[in-house]
Amino acid sequence: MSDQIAFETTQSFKTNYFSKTQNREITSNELARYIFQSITMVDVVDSAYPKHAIFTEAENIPLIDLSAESNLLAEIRDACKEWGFFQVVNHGASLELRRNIESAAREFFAQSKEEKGKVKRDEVNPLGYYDSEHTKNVKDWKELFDLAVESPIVMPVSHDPDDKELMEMHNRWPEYPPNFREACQEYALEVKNLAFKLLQLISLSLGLPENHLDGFFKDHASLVWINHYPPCPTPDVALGVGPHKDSVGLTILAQDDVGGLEVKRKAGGAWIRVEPIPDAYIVNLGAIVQAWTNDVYESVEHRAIVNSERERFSIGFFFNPAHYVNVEPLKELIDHQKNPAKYKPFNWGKFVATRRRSNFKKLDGENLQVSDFKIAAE
Ligand SMILES: O=C(O)CCC(=O)C(=O)O
Ligand SMILES: [Fe+2]
Repeated sequence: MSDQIAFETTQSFKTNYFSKTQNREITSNELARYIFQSITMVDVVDSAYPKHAIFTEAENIPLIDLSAESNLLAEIRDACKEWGFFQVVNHGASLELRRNIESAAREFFAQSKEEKGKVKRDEVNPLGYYDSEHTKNVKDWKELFDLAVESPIVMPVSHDPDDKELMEMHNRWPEYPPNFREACQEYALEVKNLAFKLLQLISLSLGLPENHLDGFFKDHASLVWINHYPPCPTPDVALGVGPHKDSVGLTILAQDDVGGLEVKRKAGGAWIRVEPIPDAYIVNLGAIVQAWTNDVYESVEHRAIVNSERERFSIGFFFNPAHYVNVEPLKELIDHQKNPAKYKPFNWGKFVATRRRSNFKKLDGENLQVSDFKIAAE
């Protein structure tokens, strides 16, 4: 089979596979068949994709049916332990609101740079349109628009621990398309509910009470990032987003059918492509969960590749606590004798303020990581 035919076959397989389920929930049987067929799929190599793209995997990140009643917590625990990443279906979040933000995003990004530049972020106004994001000092092949789920959010002005000054971050809205603001706000609130549901499942999966972690998110500083990756003429030498770990509690990502997200396999370190599954969400654990669980659940490195043919969109919901939250291993999960804390407490607001500096300045070294708070092993 030629590469192109293989590629098209894969695409039409996925489209056909889920087209009949559009107005109802996917059954467990359909899911099982999908997983089976997607892991046995033929090799697909398409020249529009860079050489570092990974198309065929014997493994995929786990796919979890949130409506399943049996075994759900065990599935979540295994996925968090082994991958730090999973996809969820039958998640209960409105598909209509997802369509609304997806189409508003397409209309927004289709405008001229000049138009989009009217809501450009800068150091004083760190929310809005941005087209020169850096991951670890390397420019990403993408443009984005971000917004606070509950605007304004409060963050430290500087990374300096002695500087107590705070700032408010306010959303800014483009004039076009006219429904952009409403589409973004409604979507953000919908995914916030899913974020709390996932947080509670994660809490239960750790043997903690359902609401144990909710309090950290009382004045949550969550953000929605709408990412647009234009086709890239040189996909071999560019990345949409370079390898990184998210500094959040949880990330809940909607990717379109183009695909490009890759996850670093915990066992072995290979880059694994995350298959686009219509209307699923990709969930990954951030630095905070890693520190809370004392490394039982780790935050995993991931990146987004680009291709020369098709633009790609993704929408990330970053579930963040309030700036004042101090993160440290949860006392219920450590034991001073047998399993002592591996992390010193750190303030989340200062942690992200330090990381944010690299958006505006080229830093000399690596960005701050949660591992910088590790207590040296004796
Ligand atoms: O677009 C993607 O698939 C990933 C984006 C991402 O990792 C991020 O924005 O943190
Ligand atoms: Fe990320």
